Amino acid sequence: MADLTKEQASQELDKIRPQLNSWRDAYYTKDAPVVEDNVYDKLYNRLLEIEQMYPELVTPDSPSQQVGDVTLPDFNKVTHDIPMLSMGDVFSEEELAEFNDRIEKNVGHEVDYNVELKIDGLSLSLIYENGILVQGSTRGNGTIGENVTENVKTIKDIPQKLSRPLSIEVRGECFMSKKEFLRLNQERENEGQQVFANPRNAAAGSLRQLDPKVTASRKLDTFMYTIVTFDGMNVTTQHQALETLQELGFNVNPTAQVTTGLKGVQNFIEHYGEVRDDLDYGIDGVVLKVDDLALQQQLGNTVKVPRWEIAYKFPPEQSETVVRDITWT
Ligand SMILES: NC(=O)c1c(N)nc(OC2CCCC2)nc1O[C@@H]1CCC[C@@H]1O
Repeated sequence: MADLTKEQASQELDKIRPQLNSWRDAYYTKDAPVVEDNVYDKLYNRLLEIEQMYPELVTPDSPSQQVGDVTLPDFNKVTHDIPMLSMGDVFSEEELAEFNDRIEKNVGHEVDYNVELKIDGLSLSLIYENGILVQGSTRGNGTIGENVTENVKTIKDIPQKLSRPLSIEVRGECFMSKKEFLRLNQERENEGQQVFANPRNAAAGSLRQLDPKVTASRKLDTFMYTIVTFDGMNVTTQHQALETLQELGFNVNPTAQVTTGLKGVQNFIEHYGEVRDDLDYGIDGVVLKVDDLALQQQLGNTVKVPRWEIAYKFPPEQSETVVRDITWT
């Protein structure tokens, strides 16, 4: 990055911060984005870059100091004992290679990755006690989320009772299929209501409903991808975790693959980049996770994201309702 004086950096941050915060509020609080994710991501990465150069310029209201969506005042709040982290984004093969190099340097050898589609929905935590669903919640800011238990009970692919009396927490993505999105928007248009900008906002607006009957009237789906607490289960890799989630009755995306190092990752990215529009659910990238769970623990997390996984982001799908690109002067 061209060397920026502290004064120039401060001036640029004074412009970027409010812009990102207003975009974020529109995205999280009103479930109505005004810019494409990649526009937000690009500016957010610029902010991180400058804050890395001048840490003394980081302010409490900087978007880098908040994680995830704002919790609406009228939901009961829940605390995530284990924070629901976000993940770092990369946008090129080179950056993927840099991520892989960092991992290999850290552990001293090549690692297996579990490669998953990055579902474009909203994160969901489910807690079961003795096999019974007792709590569903959104990610919120990563530590405090919204209690959406009654709404979650209306989602058909979420088991209310597990096949075994386990006390576990699992996490995944709640999404709305493109088919349901079109049906719902047609219904809303017929009723003269505002339509949703995209399936992710429709899912968020449907899950974060105060009236469970409204949620029940929308067809929401899930793909679960993390077992947070194992209750004695002998699972040692992310891939096994997905298989276990499936055995327990959860809906799991069937495309995940284990690769050795980056071999095969590019093919996976290219393939799903090509078939993306034909999928009935939105994806905005591919997630690489170190497959070995012990290695994940060894690598640990930064304040906001795990060191053991990365999201490779696709360019946005065509959509006419939001700003596609902005040249930041
Ligand atoms: N959207 C996804 O499909 C997805 C995924 N397949 N796997 C993960 O792994 C978690 C584990 C620890 C931190 C991220 N996260 C995902 O989505 C994240 C959750 C929060 C922000 C992203 O949407």
